Amino acid sequence: MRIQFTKMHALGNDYILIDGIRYPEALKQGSEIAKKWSDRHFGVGSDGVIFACASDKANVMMRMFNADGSESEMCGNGIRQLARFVYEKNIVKKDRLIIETLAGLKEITMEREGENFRITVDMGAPILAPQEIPANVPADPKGFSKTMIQAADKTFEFTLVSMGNPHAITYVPSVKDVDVHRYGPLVENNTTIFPRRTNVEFIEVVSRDELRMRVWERGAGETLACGTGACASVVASILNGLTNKSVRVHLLGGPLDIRWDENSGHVIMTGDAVTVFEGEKEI
Ligand SMILES: N[C@H](CCC[C@H](N)C(=O)O)C(=O)O
Repeated sequence: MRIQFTKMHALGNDYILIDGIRYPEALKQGSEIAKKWSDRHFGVGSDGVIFACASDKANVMMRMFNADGSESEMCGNGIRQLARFVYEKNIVKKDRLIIETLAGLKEITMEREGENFRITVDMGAPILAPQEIPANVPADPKGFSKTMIQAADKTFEFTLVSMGNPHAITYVPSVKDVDVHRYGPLVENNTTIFPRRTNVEFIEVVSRDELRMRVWERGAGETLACGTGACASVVASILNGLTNKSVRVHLLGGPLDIRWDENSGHVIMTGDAVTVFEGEKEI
């Protein structure tokens, strides 16, 4: 069966978008398609695949599969790409919409100027209880948990935050000097502590308003940006007293503006989404 897809990215965190309503057969094979099509040599090349699906609770539902075929509860850069995709494909021709995810309903607002989409996502409240992250560490009376993890020759202190998907955040003097590809997978796959594995963020504090971040993503490896990771890292930085409530996060692929709203307790993320090309492929 031949199906159409759209290749997109947000700060270089790139996904293949598929209309799962038009192609239910593709959705059924979501994990396999993600593994095959994400391959940058034998496939289309991406960090994963995102499907627009029908929802009885929202305008549309997002299902997201990492390059290794694992499904994630949430994807910050991906939900911005989905919002643009459903607009451009006339699936949901709205600048304000609600998208259902496995991490709950997310409110999206889009500002369009020609080819440029500036998209704001209410990412909801961070999850800090270890058993909900999930992480096998004791709950801490201060309200959030940290843990020491040895990875090869180093021991890192991680702050644990979920945005619907798990994140382990550690602070380093300089992100450019971190061997992300050595230490990232060792922490990602420490299933003793993280029964569903975890995303791993390495953070350099530039000022109380700016962070630099590199990320080893669960199921995808080092990516150029991670929206949920940027949100989780800002939450961790505020909880650790390192930044103010609004922070610009500098990722390899560009900046994301993140705010932890004091009134709602929700994390608000603003960034772009870019359509790269349209394609067709057999499944
Ligand atoms: N690899 C992540 C999903 C994608 C998250 C990231 N690309 C984002 O923009 O939030 C996970 O398995 O939790």
